[in-house]
Order: sequence, then structure tokens, then C-alpha cells
Amino acid sequence: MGEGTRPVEPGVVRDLRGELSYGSYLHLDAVLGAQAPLSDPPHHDELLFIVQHQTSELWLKLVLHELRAAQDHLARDGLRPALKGLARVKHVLRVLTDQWAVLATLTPSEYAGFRGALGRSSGFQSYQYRAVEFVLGNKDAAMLEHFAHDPGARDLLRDALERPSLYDEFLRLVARRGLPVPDDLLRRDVTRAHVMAPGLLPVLREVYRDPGRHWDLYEACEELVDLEEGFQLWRFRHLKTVERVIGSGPGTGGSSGVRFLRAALDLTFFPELYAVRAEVIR
Ligand code: HEM
Ligand SMILES: N[C@@H](CC(=O)c1ccccc1NC=O)C(=O)O
Repeated sequence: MGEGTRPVEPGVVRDLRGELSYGSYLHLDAVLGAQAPLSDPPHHDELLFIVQHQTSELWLKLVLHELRAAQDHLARDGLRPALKGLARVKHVLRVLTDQWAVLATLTPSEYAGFRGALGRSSGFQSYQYRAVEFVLGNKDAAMLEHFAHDPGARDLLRDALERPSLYDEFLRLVARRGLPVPDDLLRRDVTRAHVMAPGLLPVLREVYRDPGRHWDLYEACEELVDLEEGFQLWRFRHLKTVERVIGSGPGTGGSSGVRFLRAALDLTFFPELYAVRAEVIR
């Protein structure tokens, strides 16, 4: 067993004056200078709250980046690279979900010490989260109203609203492969939320009946189910964390709080992918 310090390596670079360094490449001045607790006097636990949100937003940035790339790949029949990107998104969603354990250490007593400083700000105003919902197909034009204070965010969301969702792109690809995806689904108004389309079930039944014949589509369907499940688990842990921190009271954003968040657990992005399972098992 070694002990003490590691031996000095003469080649290790120590003087980076005038050169790119770790901190300058990562803009750590900006990143680590961006935590500004508002409680006065500063409450010890507000930093946890800020770091948890900022790290979530950074991961959401990557999720959006990867989902957009996957949409573009699908539009160009690049199913393989799209699946590669979605696999990465799944891991990020797991990190985001596991991260709730850190914030769950925030007790109601601690949160009460700085919640007042948050005013009417809330997760409703997370435009990246909303954009991810839109890309996954849960479109809702009314959500743009939350961004009157931030035209940049509103424009980004309008773009996500008007673009075909990931699922739209997938179904278009499936149709180009020659499977009979209903025409009205291919020409649907993509600014609206996708609603269950029973006409898609025969197509999915065919894929699940003979996976060997449609292997990459079959894999893609399962990848989408993974994605949906990962997203739902994030929503569930948000709900459980909110439940233990603020209980049944209203949210700072004006909603009923836990009751409102619970309703989101019934939303599904890819209803046909769940519906087809009962038919395959039958
Ligand atoms: C103690 C911590 C938290 C509490 C008590 C809390 C509470 C709430 C509540 C009550 C809502 C409903 C809107 C409202 O009326 O305010 C909400 C929405 C939301 N929160 Fe949180 N939240 C917490 C942490 C987080 C974190 C860490 C994130 C990560 C980004 C987050 C993201 C969101 C999002 C995206 C929504 C909108 C959900 C939707 O529209 O379905 N929240 N939160
Ligand atoms: N809606 C939360 C406040 C909240 O969580 C929040 C406030 C400001 C920035 C982000 C937040 N997180 C998610 O909703 C509450 O009702 O306590």
C-alpha cells in the first residue's frame, strides 16, 4: 500500500499564464459566480436550492441539444444516430432523477427560511423544461404566456411548438419505410399535443409481432418507451420532493401545488406504444 503524496511528475504543466486553462475554457468565473442567494441575511440552505436548479438546467440544455439532433437525424432517415443520441438522453434523465435525493434533504423548516425571497418565480418559468415537453410532444401554446417577461425564451418555445415533435419525425420515418401510418397523423397540426391515434396500432402491432423484420424500428419504439419512463420518473420524484418539502399547499407559481403536479403523471407522450403492449401480450 502506498502512502503520503504522489511522486512529482516533472512534465506536469503548472504555469498557464497567457494560455487556455481549465477555468478559462469552462468559463468558471461566470458559472461559479452565478449563485446569488436572495435571502437576507443569507440562509445557509439557499445555495443547495440554487445549485440543484442550475445543474438541472445545464442537464436540460444537453437534453434539448441531443433531442434536437435526434429529430434532425430522424428527418433524414438516420435512425441509428438518432438512437445513439436518445441513449445519452436516457442517462441524463436518470442523473436528473437521482439528483432529487440531494434536494430531498431540504426540510420544510429550512425551506421556510428563504422561500419568501422567491416571490412568484417557479418552475413554470423553466423554458428549457417546457421545450423538452414540447419536443416530446406535449405541446401547449398557452404555456407561451408564462414568458411575456422573456422574449428570447418565448421565441425558443414557439420554435419548439411549431416544429414536428420527436414522435412526429419518427412516425414520418416509419411511413417512409412503407408501413401504413395513417395519413391524418402524418399531416396533423404539429402545434397541438399528440392524441391517441388508434389507426397507428396495426403498424405497431406489426413491428412487435415480428421484431426480427423491423429490428431498428422495434428498438426505436423501446427507446421511446424508455425515454417516456425516464421523464415520468423525474416528474414523480419532483412530486414526492415537493410533497415532503411544502406538503399540500399552493405553489409560488399560483398552482394548487402537489395536486397540480400529480395530474401530470397521467400524461403520456407515446400512448400507442403503451396501448400496443396489451395486444401483443394477449
Ligand atoms: C423544494 C423544491 C421545489 C419545490 C417546493 C417545487 C415546487 C413546485 C410547484 C408547487 C410547482 C407547481 C407550480 C407552482 O405553482 O409553483 C412546480 C413546478 C415545476 N417545478 Fe418545481 N419545485 C421544487 C424544485 C424544482 C426543481 C429542482 C426543478 C428543476 C428544474 C423544478 C422544476 C419545476 C418545473 C419544470 C415545474 C413545472 C411543471 C409542470 O408544468 O408540469 N422544481 N414546482
Ligand atoms: N414553486 C416552488 C418554488 C420553486 O420551487 C422555485 C422557485 C424559483 C425557482 C425555481 C423553483 N423551482 C421549481 O418550481 C414553491 O412553491 O415553493
